[in-house]
Amino acid sequence: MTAPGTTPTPRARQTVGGLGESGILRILNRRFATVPAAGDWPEGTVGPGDDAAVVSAPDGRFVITTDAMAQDRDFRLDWPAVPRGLASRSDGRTEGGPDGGSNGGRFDGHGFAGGYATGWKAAAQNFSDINAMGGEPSGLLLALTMPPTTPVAWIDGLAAGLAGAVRHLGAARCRIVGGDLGSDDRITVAVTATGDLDGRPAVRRTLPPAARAVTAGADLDLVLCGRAGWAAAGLAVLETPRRVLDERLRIAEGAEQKEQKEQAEQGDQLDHGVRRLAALAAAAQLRPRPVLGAGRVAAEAGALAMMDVSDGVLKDAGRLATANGLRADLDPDWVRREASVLVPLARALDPASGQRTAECWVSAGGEDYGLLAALPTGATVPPGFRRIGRLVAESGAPAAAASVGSAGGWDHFTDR
Ligand SMILES: Nc1ncnc2c1ncn2[C@@H]1O[C@H](COP(=O)(O)OP(=O)(O)O)[C@@H](O)[C@H]1O
Ligand SMILES: Cc1ncc(C[n+]2csc(CCOP(=O)(O)OP(=O)(O)O)c2C)c(N)n1
Ligand SMILES: [Mg+2]
Repeated sequence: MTAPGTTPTPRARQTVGGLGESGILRILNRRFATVPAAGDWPEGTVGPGDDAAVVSAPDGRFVITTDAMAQDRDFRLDWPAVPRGLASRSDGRTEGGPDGGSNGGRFDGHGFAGGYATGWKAAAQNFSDINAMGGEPSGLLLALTMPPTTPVAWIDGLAAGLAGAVRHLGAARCRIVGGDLGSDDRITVAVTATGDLDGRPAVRRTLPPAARAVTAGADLDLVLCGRAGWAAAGLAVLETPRRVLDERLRIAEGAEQKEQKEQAEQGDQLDHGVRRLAALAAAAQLRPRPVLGAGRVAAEAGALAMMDVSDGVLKDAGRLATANGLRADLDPDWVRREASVLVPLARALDPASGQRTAECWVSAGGEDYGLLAALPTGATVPPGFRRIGRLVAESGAPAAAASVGSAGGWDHFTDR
């Protein structure tokens, strides 16, 4: 409220401290009302606004998962590569286009950061875990702590990003059912999501006992849905100081134009300019796109075990293997092929070891939220998946593939 005779704070400079909890909730709920399932609360269920929500569990069980994101650990308010000012511009209008806010590949900072990206990612990574069990998202809760100095535009963007991910990732049955607000020195965004299995068994990390009896420790095919390495490449782009990034991209573009001229003379075409690659990679980090529905497709195609890739393909494939007493061998050709499109960007950022950097992004980079599944050897690969390696008996000779990239992958407590 503005006292008589004082000038109201311009919207761009308003902070949540001036709004109070009810004002903040009004802003959040306005955005959450844009989720398609929001208007549809079946008889006997209760939506946001009461002490707790009441939801239905159509088949008597539901999937539930949670993920917390902390400021400067999982996201930034101002990424170095995004010009100051634009990073906190997060009204959702510029960022929430039907394609998830891509600006057509131009890397000028517009529409890439701010609250929208954080909201989108918080929803996407939870949906990915639901997907990895073979489920479909049904509900979402948001627990948000932040300093009173947080711009109102940032939380409006956050809420728009959550709602945007629900809409654009195709979580058509998902309602935002409530949450909690708290104050702290830095922002933490904790999202909990629920999902439905529609009567199907969940696909777990471990093979079901019946499948174990049949496969009896035999090798399995390892398949992946979605890309690998792009979010890690995007993190490298976003974490590079703006001026350094511009300079490196400019140098790489100079070399590219020379090459293009030569190739044009030979009638060849270059498909990706390095600046466009940088923009696509940044978008992959800020707007990850788990393929919702792929988990169900894999389940119905007979996937024996499944998990999503949050911490890196090598690390997560290793977890899938270990859970079944097996070892993961990635196909080195797959890593090379997957890395090849990222090599020009890796070379621009790190001229000395572009190839190796790109292969590290692919094998050890997290946050692309692809789906890994184990299938009986030679089984038909489900639509949207491709074979990227094998799960083999621990005692087998290690393939060259096991040494691809760093054995690393993300760890919240050692990667700092
Ligand atoms: N603080 C915690 N308390 C209890 N269980 C936890 C906690 N943190 C993680 N877990 C469990 O450990 C497993 C792995 O966690 P995490 O790596 O965060 O999973 P994901 O990568 O699928 O999000 C999950 O089953 C998760 O529920
Ligand atoms: C500022 C910043 N630093 C580092 C990272 C990289 N990073 C943060 S979390 C993560 C891995 C995924 O972790 P999490 O979301 O906790 O997935 P979980 O394993 O819990 O599903 C990575 C690679 C980032 N996104 N932002
Ligand atoms: Mg997971």
